[in-house]
Amino acid sequence: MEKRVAVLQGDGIGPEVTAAAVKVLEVVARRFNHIFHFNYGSIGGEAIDQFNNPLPEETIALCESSDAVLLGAVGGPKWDQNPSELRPEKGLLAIRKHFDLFANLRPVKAVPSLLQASPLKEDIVQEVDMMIVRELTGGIYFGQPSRKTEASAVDTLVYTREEIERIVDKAFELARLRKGKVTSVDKANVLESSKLWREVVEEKRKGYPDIEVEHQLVDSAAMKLITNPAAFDVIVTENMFGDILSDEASVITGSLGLLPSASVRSDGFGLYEPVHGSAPDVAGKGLANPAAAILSAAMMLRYSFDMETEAAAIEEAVNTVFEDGYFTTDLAGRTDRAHSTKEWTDKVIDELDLQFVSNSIMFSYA
Ligand SMILES: NC(=O)c1ccc[n+]([C@@H]2O[C@H](COP(=O)([O-])OP(=O)(O)OC[C@H]3O[C@@H](n4cnc5c(N)ncnc54)[C@H](O)[C@@H]3O)[C@@H](O)[C@H]2O)c1
Ligand SMILES: CC(C)[C@H](C(=O)O)[C@@H](O)C(=O)O
Ligand SMILES: [Mg+2]
Repeated sequence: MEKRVAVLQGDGIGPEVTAAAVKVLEVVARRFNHIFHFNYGSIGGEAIDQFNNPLPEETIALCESSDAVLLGAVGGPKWDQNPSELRPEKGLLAIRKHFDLFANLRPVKAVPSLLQASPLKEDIVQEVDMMIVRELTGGIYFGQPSRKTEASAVDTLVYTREEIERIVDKAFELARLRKGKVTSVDKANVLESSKLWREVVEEKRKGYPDIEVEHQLVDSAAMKLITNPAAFDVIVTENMFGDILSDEASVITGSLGLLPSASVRSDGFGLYEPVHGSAPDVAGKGLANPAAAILSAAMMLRYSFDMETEAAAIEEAVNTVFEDGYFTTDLAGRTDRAHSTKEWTDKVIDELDLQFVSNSIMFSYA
């Protein structure tokens, strides 16, 4: 297959981790006889520096002419004092909104060889396998009015029934392919938007009688995510709760540098981005863990290109590299055992090559 991938590296560790993901995708293309065209565009702080715009028209046009988008991360101290419209994060929000990428899928799965990297006890972590389904184009991130004066500031949390319906449907559909349970997280004891959210979940569940449904208030959900994370299958929640809970959930696996995500709509087009940010504290030092970006690339193959075998090959290679004891600093601690971003990526590539060799041997014996 021939596919066009827009690569938006962004800021901080964005260029380092997307370079790793592109390298891995190039190996997959070679091994599985695909052609991936990588075309680069600007977003975030570097786009502000070049174009005075965190999401230039050229970038939108590039993404529109692509089959999927691979994104690194945006933001950094250099732009923190900018006015709202000239913040790197505005570019990220704008691209999600422009392409109507309403469903952000954030899988959180324990890696057997990394159980010790979690601050939680092994028996709490080992069975964890959940999918956080975060609504991504509505809620308090986008509601109007949103403004600040010296004396006061306002943000608006608004959801339409339709916006809730489509994300809840997405969660139910995903639960059918998984363990068959949906936990809807809200703050229905206080917020009107959450009351509507809960009503919609109650209506929608009638169409999915095979799925177990529970409602959980966000404060206690945050607690249960740590005390009994294995009890969750699919979590569906609004934009800001999903943002916060997914960073919290990364602690279960051992590092934020492990969590990939897919931001998708209904037609297969998607933007694939690690859950983490631009990590200015480690940028440019070869310390970034590229796993989240590489696993986001695997999600791109699965969800946008329908390449399940290729996606699984990447995931298997990543797991094997961990099993073989290769870690980046965030997982290994600042010790001599830690590998740089490039060394670790090269291990994943070696592993993909090995998989291919052993598969060819198997085929030639068959
Ligand atoms: N999707 C995005 O582009 C995105 C997401 C979150 C934050 N941000 C932006 O990133 C900037 C920094 O935000 P922050 O520090 O709160 O969050 P962050 O996710 O960038 O970093 C949090 C901590 O995790 C570490 N970390 C994150 N990813 C890592 C990786 N792959 N390998 C090793 N360590 C990693 C960092 O070093 C840091 O200590 C801000 O400007 C923020 O707005 C962007
Ligand atoms: C950078 C920021 C706008 C973004 C968000 O809040 O959505 C990030 O935290 C994320 O999780 O993708
Ligand atoms: Mg976040």
